[in-house]
Amino acid sequence: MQRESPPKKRCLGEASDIILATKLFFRCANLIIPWLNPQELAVVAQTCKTLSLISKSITFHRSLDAARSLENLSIPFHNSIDSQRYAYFIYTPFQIPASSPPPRQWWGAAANECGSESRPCFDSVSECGRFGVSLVDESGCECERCEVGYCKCLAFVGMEEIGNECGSGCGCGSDCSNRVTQKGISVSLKIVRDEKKGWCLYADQLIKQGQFICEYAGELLTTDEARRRQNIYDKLRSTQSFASALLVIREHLPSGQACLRINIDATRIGNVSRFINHSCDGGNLSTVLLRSSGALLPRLCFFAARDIIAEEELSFSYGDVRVTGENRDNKLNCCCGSSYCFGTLPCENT
Ligand SMILES: C[S@@+](CC[C@H](N)C(=O)[O-])C[C@H]1O[C@@H](n2cnc3c(N)ncnc32)[C@H](O)[C@@H]1O
Repeated sequence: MQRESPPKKRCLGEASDIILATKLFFRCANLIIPWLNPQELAVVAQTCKTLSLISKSITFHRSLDAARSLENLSIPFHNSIDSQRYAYFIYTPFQIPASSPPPRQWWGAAANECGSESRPCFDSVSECGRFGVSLVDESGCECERCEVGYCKCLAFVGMEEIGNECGSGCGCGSDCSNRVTQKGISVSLKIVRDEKKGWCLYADQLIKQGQFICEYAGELLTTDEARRRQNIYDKLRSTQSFASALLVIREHLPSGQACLRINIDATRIGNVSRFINHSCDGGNLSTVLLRSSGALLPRLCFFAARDIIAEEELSFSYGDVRVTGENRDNKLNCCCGSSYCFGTLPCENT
């Protein structure tokens, strides 16, 4: 009888084991590290040289696209004044319901394609940002061809100042020309750091008057929650440099009475419109409230108010109310640079 030779003992130090272990280490690191926020990333980077290198690479990739491949074009950060490479927030291309605590989002590794092996695609904001709000109503049209910016079937009595787009309630398809703002950002933009204003959104190409730029996407809040968050943001701002992006939109009836109030907070979850700064002369953007059929709430959309050249900062007016009396400590200096500059930023009286 032939004796079987005992299996050869494998030594852990063998080159193939080391290669395998290294590959596994990199794979795990690449799966986990893109989910970390900057503070966590900084802690991980201090643990060893390899993780420090991976963290640097993540930081580099984050600075290349604030939109995490969720828009048609990359929107990079540019900073030539200090060491901050990017601003951290969760990206959503659309309005979403308030989220507590904010979800995590995969951001910053090279294979950034949604649905790739390292980045599974789930239908939620924490993954691919596809979670839009569409509180459904019954309206819609049966048109097959609609006019750009307005479909005659979608007029709301008493709210004629709100623009209308076709939507899920309509008979026309997604290629309908009356869905200009539903196809994502299609102009080249970049986010540039300024010493006084922080991050600013810039045009990176010529944008023609009337072209759609982006919508103000963020968390939709109740008025109570908006007031609670505004208090927190005011306190944070008094102790550290902190930029909030909570916008309150009031739509008025012809009588002057407010009839609709929408609170959108893009501070923790939002899109690139959270980087649009205020200008006292009204800036170069016009804002339009747009309702698409099938969605109960309108969306605030930005269009070019005139031709905007590449390298021009995008701005709009945050409002007319300025801090007075006992709240003066809370005022923020305005650095818009326009000849009409009021000296302080408008405030939101939530
Ligand atoms: C919606 S954020 C705009 C992006 C912001 N610059 C950032 O770094 O994230 C609003 C904040 O930007 C700053 N900001 C906006 N417009 C400004 C202006 N004209 N002058 C100075 N700071 C401005 C203020 O800190 C304000 O609270």
